[in-house]
Amino acid sequence: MEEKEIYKGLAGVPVDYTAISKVNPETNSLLYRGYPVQELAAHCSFEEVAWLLWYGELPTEEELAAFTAEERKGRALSPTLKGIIDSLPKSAHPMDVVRTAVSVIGANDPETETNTEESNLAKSKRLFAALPAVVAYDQRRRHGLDVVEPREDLDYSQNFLWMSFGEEAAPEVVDAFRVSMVLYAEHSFNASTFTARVIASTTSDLYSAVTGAIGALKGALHGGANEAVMHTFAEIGSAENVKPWLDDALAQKKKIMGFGHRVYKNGDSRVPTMQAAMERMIEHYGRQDMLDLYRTMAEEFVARKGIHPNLDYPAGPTYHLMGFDTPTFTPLFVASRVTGWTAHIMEQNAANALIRPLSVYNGVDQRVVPVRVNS
Ligand SMILES: CC(=O)SCCNC(=O)CCNC(=O)[C@H](O)C(C)(C)COP(=O)(O)OP(=O)(O)OC[C@H]1O[C@@H](n2cnc3c(N)ncnc32)[C@H](O)[C@@H]1OP(=O)(O)O
Ligand SMILES: O=C([O-])CC(=O)C(=O)O
Repeated sequence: MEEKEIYKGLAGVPVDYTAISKVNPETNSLLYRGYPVQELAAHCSFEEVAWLLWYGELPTEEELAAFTAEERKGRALSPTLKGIIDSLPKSAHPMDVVRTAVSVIGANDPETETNTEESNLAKSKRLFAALPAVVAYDQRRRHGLDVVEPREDLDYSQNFLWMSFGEEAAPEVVDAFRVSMVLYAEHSFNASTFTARVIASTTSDLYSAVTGAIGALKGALHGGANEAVMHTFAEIGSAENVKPWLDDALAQKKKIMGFGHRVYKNGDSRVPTMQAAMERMIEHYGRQDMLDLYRTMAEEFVARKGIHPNLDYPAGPTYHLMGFDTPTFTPLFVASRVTGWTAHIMEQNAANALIRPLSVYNGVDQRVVPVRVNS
């Protein structure tokens, strides 16, 4: 075999520059276009953060007004898309539904093949506006509930919750939801964003790149972990069962979902902000039992393995408390991360190089094809 160093999983390998976000494990910080994510979560709407990721600057008041007006007009799903979603089995994973919806939106967009920055910004905004309705529509149809149409008098987060539950959410709930959207929006070269950039690097279209990214996000080692956290909580039941459950899981060498990170090794920069939002939801819904389970599990696991919670750990229980069903959690992540993905697709297009790494062959040596002798 050739003697070449292998960077399995591309761990620790810088593959390109990005000006979109900076993940710094040394200072445990995350900047979007230079702004600390905690400050954005404290002061900005998700609409402003989306604009920031795409354009590199926060919007002026006029830009924000024009963008939010456009977003509100772009929320409703076309009858074609609704029909295609309806044709999918209710047992389909919601991530498959969202992935299909993006594909359908792309196939119906006359601009799909126009790979200019202006056209890709327009497509990014279209997906941003439509994805909440896709996620809410699918959750309601799976539960046999009537569809709730979007309302133009509500902001992004208020409307998302309105379409999901058919009632106006309390301001504290809207705020916690907004915080989750801001925190999930962008995280440099994570697996799904890298997937989007690989697809974009072939000069394929933006919708294809987002569709691929959704597939990458679905896995439990990435976005799917927010769902997996709730499955773990359901198995454990309550705080007093954490120790025996962990004894068993660790003896079986199971990965504990919602813990660990490829880049952060001393904790995820976003967890304190998301955990504070979760604690506000615990208070709002009167679910101290969930906080006990959450804290006991985190303390035990960190004490035993020194591996810290990632963003999915507080996000999963937050979405559960709000009333989302577990399979909807990763699609919520999609609705947020579509901002980061599309910003990266445009950044890749602007300074493109085909992404095509090398492999080291370790199969059988060259050999001769046996020639069959006809009898
Ligand atoms: C928004 C996001 O996508 S955040 C990530 C969400 N994913 C999860 O929560 C899934 C659970 N976590 C994991 O699987 C991992 O921590 C990953 C995939 C996120 C990061 O993995 P890597 O950087 O490749 O670390 P790696 O998997 O090599 O782990 C190093 C060691 O820690 C262990 N480890 C890491 N995370 C965990 C975990 N969650 N549970 C148990 N052990 C773990 C590994 O088993 C490995 O142990 P070993 O050296 O004895 O083999
Ligand atoms: O950065 C990563 O590898 C995963 C992650 O936290 C994210 O995508 O938000």
